[in-house]
Amino acid sequence: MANTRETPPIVLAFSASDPSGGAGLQADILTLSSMGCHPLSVVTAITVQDTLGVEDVMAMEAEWVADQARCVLEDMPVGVFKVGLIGSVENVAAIAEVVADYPDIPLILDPVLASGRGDELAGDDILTALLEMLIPQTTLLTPNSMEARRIAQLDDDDGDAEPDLAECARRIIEMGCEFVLITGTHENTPQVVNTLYGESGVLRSDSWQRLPGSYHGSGCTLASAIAASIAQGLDIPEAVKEAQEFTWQALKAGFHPGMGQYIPDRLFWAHEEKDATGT
Ligand SMILES: Nc1ncnc2c1ncn2[C@@H]1O[C@H](COP(=O)(O)OP(=O)(O)O)[C@@H](O)[C@H]1O
Ligand SMILES: Cc1ncc(COP(=O)(O)O)c(N)n1
Repeated sequence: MANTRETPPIVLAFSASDPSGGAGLQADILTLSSMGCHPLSVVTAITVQDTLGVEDVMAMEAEWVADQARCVLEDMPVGVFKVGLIGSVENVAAIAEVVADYPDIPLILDPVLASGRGDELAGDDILTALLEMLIPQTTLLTPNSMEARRIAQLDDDDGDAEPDLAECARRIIEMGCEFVLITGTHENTPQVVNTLYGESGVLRSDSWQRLPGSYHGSGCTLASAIAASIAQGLDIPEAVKEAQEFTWQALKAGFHPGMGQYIPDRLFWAHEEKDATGT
């Protein structure tokens, strides 16, 4: 008898491999699968990293990035694009050209500029390319507060006052993306406050209990969880809420397999069910 299972929503992730299994394409595959989507993975780069930090990045040739994407796009109906670490200016151009041919597919862009430890993952050349070619095609950008200041070019203000994140969001939206979710993990606040902005200003702001420790791949998990929620039919504010909840639960269930950061457990619900039933 033929298998009649309905095809799950499909998300195409452009991201780089992380051999530690915590971030990048491994985080995307785990998150998207855990949230009921089928992940397509277009490899943009290979990294040498562990839970302590990133040692090296080798970008894939841009033609290979475009070919991987076009091949699967011609075969399967993609619901959402998610972009993480890109690796080179040429790869930004290749991705921008591919997604321009699919203007109806929402694009979630996680601007991976630095690792949790602060290793630079995108230089100013890649940032400029993002601003020119990809941010204008982005539905939702998910910077942390440091990335937001760098993208908005408000990080080197010589005034005393901390640049206002709302002003960063306003500038980023002026650059052409529709929505910005700025995460507040790196702010000196008792709770983590994440704020979603649209053209009209703040659309929602959510506070989360600050968990102890630092988590490898938390940003990748959040962006993929948003992509999955949109692919499942939620609108942007609802998808952002659902994805933050998923990410917080995954972080709370995180484990410490090595010498550095914790790794989120993106299959926390399956492990909870297993614990509850004792199977
Ligand atoms: N220590 C923490 N406690 C609670 N939530 C956290 C913590 N670290 C990260 N998060 C959550 O994980 C998500 C992604 O975090 P973020 O800091 O943006 O990641 P990155 O800096 O890796 O891009 C956000 O929703 C944020 O609220
Ligand atoms: C391949 C790859 N992609 C992304 C990140 C950022 O991870 P985080 O979500 O912790 O900022 C990373 N360290 N490695």
